[in-house]
Amino acid sequence: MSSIALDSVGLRFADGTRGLDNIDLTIADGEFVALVGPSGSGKTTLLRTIAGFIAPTNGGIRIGGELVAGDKTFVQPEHRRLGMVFQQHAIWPHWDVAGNVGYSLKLAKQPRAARAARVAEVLELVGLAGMEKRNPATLSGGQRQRVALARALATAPRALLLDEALSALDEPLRARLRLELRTLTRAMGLTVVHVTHDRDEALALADRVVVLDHGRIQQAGTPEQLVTEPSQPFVARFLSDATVIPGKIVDQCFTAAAHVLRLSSDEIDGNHVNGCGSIAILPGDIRLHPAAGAGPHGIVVSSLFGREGSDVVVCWDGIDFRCLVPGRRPAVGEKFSIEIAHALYYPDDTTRSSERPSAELSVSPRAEESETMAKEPMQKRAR
Ligand SMILES: Nc1ncnc2c1ncn2[C@@H]1O[C@H](COP(=O)(O)OP(=O)(O)OP(=O)(O)O)[C@@H](O)[C@H]1O
Repeated sequence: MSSIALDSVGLRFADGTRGLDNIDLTIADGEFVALVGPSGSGKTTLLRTIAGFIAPTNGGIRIGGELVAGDKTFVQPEHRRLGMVFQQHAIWPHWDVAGNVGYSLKLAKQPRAARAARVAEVLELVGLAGMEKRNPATLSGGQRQRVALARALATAPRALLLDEALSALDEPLRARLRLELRTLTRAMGLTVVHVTHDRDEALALADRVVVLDHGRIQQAGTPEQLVTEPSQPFVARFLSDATVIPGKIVDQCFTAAAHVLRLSSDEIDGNHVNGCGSIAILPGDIRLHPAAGAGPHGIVVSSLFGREGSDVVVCWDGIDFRCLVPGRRPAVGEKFSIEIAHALYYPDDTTRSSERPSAELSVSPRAEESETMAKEPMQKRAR
């Protein structure tokens, strides 16, 4: 087992595309880290760079203290002693399960008896005891993925790299394998880097989640930190479906740009210096109240059932507010006034211009169909 340390790692592809930008990340021995981010954010590139399939153009990578990339050093993937599992069950169909799992042991010239013992041991670990002679074609998707995991574990890797390893599986099998994977890696004290597009999976499994965008780390922290203290609007929106609204602070109050929303300093966290910035409102911090009379209100444009509460989108004055609503599920078309219980404020220096949302970005396609909203300024609640 080993730590993985990336020091100012950068990567530019041959066509000039920047794949990774100044990545500083230390993954502790035995830590389970999930890499998340939008499509094209650099998750797979980062994993493949750690694995050694891609050489960084800047910076250095150490695994267990050993320099594997940088400073004119490059250790080939097969010599990094890492296990990898991909989304596709990369199982050789013409070999039985034992042949698949024991392949790298054979390459390492281990004697037949030692190989058989190790194969039996890892098959037991992944819940496939006694399946050595099975033809992969007769296995279920979940069993094939367990074979891939057993193969990755067979050589006692220093760390396990998972690239969407569970994504091809259907629920509830996926949820079960997710739990088993976590239990197994914890029991083995394995260092794990897990790339996933599934935010909930990342938050549920990882000791630490790293959010990437444009090849850069936007935030790294425990699941709790990322959800309750997102460092920037992008993270709040990406991980927690926060509604992000640009505006400015004047005299401690937030005034939304191109929207009637006003919030007082009691309702916003963050640095309240006068100037431009954005607020991020988490779905659980919005309360819906039945609209009274002709005052400002929004209209429900989507309402999905959820275990923790309904996932409701209310279009108010051209902006879609994503809300978590406990109790009765609101109906599409219902009118509500919106109360913002709490919002996070980010001055523009924490909101890079490329990430700064425009009000237009949040406009619901159905907004034009909804009734014209009254546009009176509000303090806390619009009625
Ligand atoms: N060989 C390559 N040459 C040029 N650009 C590349 C190459 N491989 C990846 N990229 C680009 O690098 C960026 C990061 O890609 P990467 O596959 O790491 O993203 P990702 O976060 O894993 O995305 P997804 O979730 O869609 O798999 C993308 O813009 C991609 O187009």
